[in-house]
Amino acid sequence: MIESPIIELKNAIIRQADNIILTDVSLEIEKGEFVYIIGKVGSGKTSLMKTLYAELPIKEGGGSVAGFYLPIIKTKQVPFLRRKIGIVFQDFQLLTDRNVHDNLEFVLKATGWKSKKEIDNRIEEVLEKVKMGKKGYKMPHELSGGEQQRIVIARALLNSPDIILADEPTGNLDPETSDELAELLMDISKNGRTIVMATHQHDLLKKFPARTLECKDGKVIEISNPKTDEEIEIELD
Ligand SMILES: Nc1ncnc2c1ncn2[C@@H]1O[C@H](COP(=O)(O)OP(=O)(O)OP(=O)(O)O)[C@@H](O)[C@H]1O
Repeated sequence: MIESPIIELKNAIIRQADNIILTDVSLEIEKGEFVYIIGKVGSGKTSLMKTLYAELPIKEGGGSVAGFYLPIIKTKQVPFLRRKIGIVFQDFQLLTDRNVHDNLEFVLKATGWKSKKEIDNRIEEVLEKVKMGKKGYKMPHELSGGEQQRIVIARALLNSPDIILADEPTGNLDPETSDELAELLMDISKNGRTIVMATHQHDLLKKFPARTLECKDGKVIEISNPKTDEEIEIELD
């Protein structure tokens, strides 16, 4: 059976308010792929990601994500699309007034989980997956930045999404912690999840090569697995 791409945009125009940010965006991402999105500040990386989870509408062109056709998606369908997507964005941080376990429980209850035992089991599973199995009782401020991001990734995994969208997940972290997180996301993609990760940290592309798309001059262009600093710099010029 031929599976269609889990993410597909066709000649889409992406706008913020009335401003055109990206035009003629055509891309296909298959199930289980790991894809970087790079580009200068303000080039449209976040706008592209927001389009994929229907935060920004597609009014011109086509596009579908996890079987939802974006140009005609109805407001009431959006939560169903979002259940297929785990979001790791800097403006979706942990709730500071409760511990890690309760942060995760909050999301599960909000998405319809009822059984205390199933909730606790699922929380344990996702914490194990991000190697934070023993940190459920910690308050967010008791964790390092890297540990907090692991919890944010655990939270994104709770409802077993097909896709994870990660916008600058390593933004404020030291290089070693950034590497660990990028590796964790790559591992997660090996289990069949699709990961789209926007990053400024071009050293990650070299250490963990993967398909790379660049937002540049109002377009999204494909860069083929750049591996050396020179290749990355040349392609970014
Ligand atoms: N809510 C908004 N209303 C109007 N314009 C916006 C809005 N959000 C972003 N923009 C503009 O859209 C353009 C692209 O922004 P976007 O955040 O997608 O870029 P980016 O590549 O993610 O940048 P960064 O690397 O800084 O995160 C910028 O020019 C920005 O000023």
